Amino acid sequence: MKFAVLGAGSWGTALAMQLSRNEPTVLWGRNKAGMDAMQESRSNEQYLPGIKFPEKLIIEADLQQAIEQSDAVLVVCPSHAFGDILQQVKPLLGERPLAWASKGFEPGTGRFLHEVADEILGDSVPMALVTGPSFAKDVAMNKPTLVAVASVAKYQDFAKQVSLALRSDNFKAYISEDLMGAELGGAVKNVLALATGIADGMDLGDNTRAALMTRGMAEMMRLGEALGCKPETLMGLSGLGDLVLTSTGDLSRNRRMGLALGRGQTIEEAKKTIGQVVEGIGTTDEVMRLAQKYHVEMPITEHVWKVVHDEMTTVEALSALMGRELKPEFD
Ligand SMILES: NC(=O)C1=CN([C@@H]2O[C@H](COP(=O)(O)OP(=O)(O)OC[C@H]3O[C@@H](n4cnc5c(N)ncnc54)[C@H](OP(=O)(O)O)[C@@H]3O)[C@@H](O)[C@H]2O)C=CC1
Ligand SMILES: O=C(CO)COP(=O)(O)O
Repeated sequence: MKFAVLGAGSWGTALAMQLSRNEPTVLWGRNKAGMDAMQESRSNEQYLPGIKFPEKLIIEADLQQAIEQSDAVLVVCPSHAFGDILQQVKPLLGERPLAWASKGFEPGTGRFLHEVADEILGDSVPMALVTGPSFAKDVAMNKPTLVAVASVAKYQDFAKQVSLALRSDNFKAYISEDLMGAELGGAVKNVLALATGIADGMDLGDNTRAALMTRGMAEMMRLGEALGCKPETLMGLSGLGDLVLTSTGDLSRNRRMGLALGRGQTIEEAKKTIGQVVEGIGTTDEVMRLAQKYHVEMPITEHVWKVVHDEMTTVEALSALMGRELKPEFD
């Protein structure tokens, strides 16, 4: 199956490189000059400097051409651009199935990206999500990586095709039928990576990081239960796996944003330094929206929200979390 990967940032480029280790793969990005530069250097110097493309990677700056050359589409844009991109893709898609690898919700509504896709494309288009612990740089450098490919039950055949297309000696994608659970894990972990980053930026130590990851995981599980997600999905690659990666790995943009906030920088200052999408900032609003709608207690998320919205300093947030009423660990 030949894919058109839409989105030539770090993750779109890395996934297109991975697919093109097997079959010819088309990579489309919105910036024509940037695509020309990639074709010239056979690398993405802006997002993955110094890492050469496989021979079978085809660079294409025209969206229609990119899709027409392909059997399936993989969208890898920031979550805030997902709906826009799908609107552009819709008239060009034909019978092709569509996967995505973005992590987050529709801004302003808290809708899952599969809900956005269902509304725009209709549920007769086979769809799947690629998610899990996977830094773009490591995949681009062909380091061993495990992810999950999730779809609803009726589109498991497409999930298997996506998994096979990605498969190589150093890359394996497990199949899952819990699309919502996989989406939830990949989004909530970004908020928790902010929390652990903040703590590390404040130099609070290893105990604090372990506490935030564990109690953060409990928040993810409570929200997942309220939404009807499978607990094992959240304990798997797309939840716990990605939480561990982004709460401890300094390649994580969300963790780096947290580190900057913990050291007293502003969001705008940190965004400039990071220079890439930091999904957790917007996702914090949407996770809070879901927590309120489903009456789920998520104190770590709530305090990240307060820090992000300047309602509390990091020191006040820490003190408020530590001062919470004592209660059983599991209730
Ligand atoms: N990087 C990683 O390791 C991983 C990322 N992800 C997820 O993948 C998604 C994409 O992130 P990533 O590639 O890392 O982000 P980057 O910041 O590396 O790149 C973002 C890309 O999206 C493009 N873009 C930004 N806004 C729009 C828009 N409105 N319409 C169309 N394209 C747009 C940018 O184009 P331009 O350069 O022209 O601004 C750029 O090509 C996110 O949801 C992220 O959470 C998931 C797993 C791993
Ligand atoms: O989702 C990711 C790895 O699985 C990337 O995390 P960041 O967006 O925090 O860099």
